[in-house]
Amino acid sequence: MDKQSLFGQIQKKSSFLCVGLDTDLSKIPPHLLNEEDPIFSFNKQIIDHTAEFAVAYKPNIAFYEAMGAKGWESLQKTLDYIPDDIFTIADAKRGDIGNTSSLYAKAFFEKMNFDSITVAPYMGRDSVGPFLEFDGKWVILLALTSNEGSQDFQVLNTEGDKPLFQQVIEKSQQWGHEGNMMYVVGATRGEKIKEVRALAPDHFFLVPGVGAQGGSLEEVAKYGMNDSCGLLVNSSRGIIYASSGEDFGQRAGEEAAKLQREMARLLEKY
Ligand SMILES: O=c1ccn([C@@H]2O[C@H](COP(=O)(O)O)[C@@H](O)[C@H]2O)c(=O)[nH]1
Repeated sequence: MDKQSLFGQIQKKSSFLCVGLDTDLSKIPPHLLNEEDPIFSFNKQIIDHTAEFAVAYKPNIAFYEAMGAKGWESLQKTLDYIPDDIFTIADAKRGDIGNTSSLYAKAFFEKMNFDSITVAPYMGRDSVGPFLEFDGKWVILLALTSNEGSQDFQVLNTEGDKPLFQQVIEKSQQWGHEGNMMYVVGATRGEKIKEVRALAPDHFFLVPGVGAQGGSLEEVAKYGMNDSCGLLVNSSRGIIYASSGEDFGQRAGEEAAKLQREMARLLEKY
């Protein structure tokens, strides 16, 4: 999906919501455990109830890998079930020496057909480059993450007194562009989003950290929105585990609708 089509979906749905499919067998409603593929049954209902409010889905690959071969099967079924006009993100946080990165890219882009993948920038240009060789696919590079540990390295000053996240954003713009690269910026970083936006005015940001991690959607929009919206805001647990009862799909839909209404207001405001 290209940038214009993504923005088109955002306008059509008045939403920049990404629903995180962090599907954990120990958290899904017990009545699903008797089904043949409980993970897929759960995801299917979540997608059925949230698709009208979402412009992206982000399965976190760890939750599927942890289930072995069966988990990969559930993941593929989930991906195939997501409507074609909704952007898909493999939250895999990959990156390795070039020939290995090429195979990660092949796995997620060719075999599985995700639109995008999250990539860790730590190993540099030749670890990111192979993901950028796939037409129509996106790299979502970790820049300033939502977790506490983001303070350990990402904000430390490097050459020219620039924090590491700034180096990542500046340097990576020599490798990719606003049509094939996004950045992960945590919602928990508040005003920092303004700094990141100044470094990448036209890029999309994937913003995790609202909902369970307590980030402010209003601040994200205030500091991060650009002319093409420029934001995909993710919520995983806050939506998919809104209920552990038989009404989980419906409750997830209600939480997604609540966020979408707020996003529609923010799209008007900023
Ligand atoms: O900086 C980051 C990068 C990725 N994540 C991922 O996003 C979701 C957040 O889940 P919630 O339940 O909405 O907190 C999860 O998959 C993380 O691995 C992030 O949180 N922060």
